[in-house]
Amino acid sequence: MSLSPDLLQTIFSDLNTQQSEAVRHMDGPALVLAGAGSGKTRVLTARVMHLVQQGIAPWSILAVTFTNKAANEMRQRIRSQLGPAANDAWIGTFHSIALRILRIEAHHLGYGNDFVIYEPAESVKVVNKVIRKLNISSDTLNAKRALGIISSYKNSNHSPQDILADDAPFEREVIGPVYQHYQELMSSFNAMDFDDLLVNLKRLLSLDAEILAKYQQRFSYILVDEYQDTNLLQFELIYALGRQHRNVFAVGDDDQSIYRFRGATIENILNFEQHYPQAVLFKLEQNYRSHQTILDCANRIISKNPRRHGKQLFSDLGAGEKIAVKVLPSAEDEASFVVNQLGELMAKGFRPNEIAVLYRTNAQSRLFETFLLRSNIPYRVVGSFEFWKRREIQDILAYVSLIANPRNIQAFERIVNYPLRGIGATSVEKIVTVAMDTGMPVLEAAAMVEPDLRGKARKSLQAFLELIGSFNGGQDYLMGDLIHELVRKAGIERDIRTRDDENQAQSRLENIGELISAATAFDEKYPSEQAPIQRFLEEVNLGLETRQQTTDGVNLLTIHSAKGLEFPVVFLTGLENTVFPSPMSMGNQFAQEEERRLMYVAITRCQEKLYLTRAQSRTLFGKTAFCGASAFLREIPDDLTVKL
Ligand SMILES: Nc1ncnc2c1ncn2[C@@H]1O[C@H](COP(=O)(O)OP(=O)(O)OP(=O)(O)O)[C@@H](O)[C@H]1O
Ligand SMILES: [Mg+2]
Repeated sequence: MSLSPDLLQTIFSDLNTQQSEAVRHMDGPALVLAGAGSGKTRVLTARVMHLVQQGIAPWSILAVTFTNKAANEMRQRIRSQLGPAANDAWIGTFHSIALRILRIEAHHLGYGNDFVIYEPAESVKVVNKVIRKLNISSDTLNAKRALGIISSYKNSNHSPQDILADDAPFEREVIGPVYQHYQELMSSFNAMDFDDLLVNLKRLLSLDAEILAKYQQRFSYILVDEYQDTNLLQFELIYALGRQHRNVFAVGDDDQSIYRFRGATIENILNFEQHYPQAVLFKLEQNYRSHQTILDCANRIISKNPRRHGKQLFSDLGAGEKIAVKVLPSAEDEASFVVNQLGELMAKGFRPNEIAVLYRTNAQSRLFETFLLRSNIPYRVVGSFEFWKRREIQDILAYVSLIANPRNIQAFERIVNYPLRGIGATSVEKIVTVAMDTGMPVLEAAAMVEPDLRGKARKSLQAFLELIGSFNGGQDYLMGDLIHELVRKAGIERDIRTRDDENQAQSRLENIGELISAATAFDEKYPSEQAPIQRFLEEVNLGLETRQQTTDGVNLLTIHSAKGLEFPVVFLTGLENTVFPSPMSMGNQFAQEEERRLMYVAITRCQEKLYLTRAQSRTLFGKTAFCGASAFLREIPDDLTVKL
């Protein structure tokens, strides 16, 4: 391989001494434990280049990142220095690496190497089959919940056999058999779910000593970014693969562990030196991202967590500007304020994608989207759909559209069997055909077809038509009330609570709550509207249509999605006692510590200009409540901030 003679110089020219030492480290386990913005990801990338420069074959280097986006960026950087050789290095997420290996080896586990990967929706169908086969009543266990439980078992490395031998009767007699049959059925379909990729890789490595040896030999150097957010299974994979060469190089920050709810365990980083005896520990203390004032603020927040490795960050970038704090009367005012400020910053020359608006819950994006649309400022929602395009919102809007317009076939098709009520595709097709052929409204066509249906489908269709009819076209309803009642009567809330895993359900319900708040705000805005339901739908559609497609836009994102990223300007919003720290963390010390780490992650995304905002009242689920300042906001010393 011909490498540029300047490569060494290029690699080290912009690294400090501590960073260079970490990059130069060759053999033996090592941990880079350092705070946000200290160059951990940069060190990891530089080390891959350095290894290649030292003559290590790229195909024997395994670098694991947290997101595909991070993997692409890393590959890009390495390619810019090493050329196409970069393509041979194994750079990717745990899942993408596992997939790549299993495509070669899955036949050793009884799969075809051309196995398919099932989306959660497909897996649910398989679990449903199992539940029926085992004669388990839906009151005892439904498929989504079962799948959630199975997933957490997989990620904590528990096999079906473990659960079949569990002490607790529910686990032993219900979950265990479902888990076991599910795995058997999936395997007979030559299918894996997302978790199976990791589980099967682990199985492969523990079942077959030859294969284990092959990959242990192959991966002479293993590097892992964001090590603090690995779970038990991921830890064991790295441990198994790194066993022979023992060249495991992990970088992370115990203060940024924020995925505990997904099974990540901070113990992995805290116990690194026990897992890998003789590990060399590198600390990076200089932060290159943020001005000192921002760091002081971050240090102050995180210092209150017990059980830390403990580190102080300093920056050479100077004190920089003070942190701007703004208190607004309402959440609408907050969004309007942020968007105004954005406009001013852009007028001063900041590009939209240099700016991020962060919030604790996904539902908070709605107001920002509304005001950004109005101001014609391009934006993108990172790591999620735009508010109005989220599934639960689209489902409810389909109901509202059908209530308003009995001819809306598209809406009918979307929700006639949502939540699942046993109206099959054939029945729906029949109804739609009648509606199309005769030109009658689809709801009338449904009423006409109904007597032809049998059993459950007929009863369900009747109930569905009654439900839609009970809203009387939406007349005499305030929109907030209509949606509130609809969510309850249609069983949407119950469906979400029982089908989605706890965190996802929470987020969906928050989005629905936000929709109710939007509807309530609409009612207040148009108190004497004749046909509110039409007007409401028009406004919503307007929002959807005028949306500009853009790649350079202001970034809207939850704090979780912001991990590892940086922006010159950050607005950290919704700093209220009802929002952040999450009220759900109340009374749970571990959850509260995690909220604090989230706050630390949020602050440390910022390079130059940090704005902290809060509203004194916010409408949650259609009810306007007054809220006090977030405890985190109150902890920030006055001398770091300026009130706007
Ligand atoms: N020695 C250096 N000289 C100049 N800039 C640097 C240096 N080291 C890192 N940087 C820059 O500092 C910023 C933060 O680096 P990086 O993202 O690697 O930090 P990190 O420790 O991975 O942060 P996080 O904990 O948030 O993931 C980046 O813009 C990076 O390019
Ligand atoms: Mg990083």
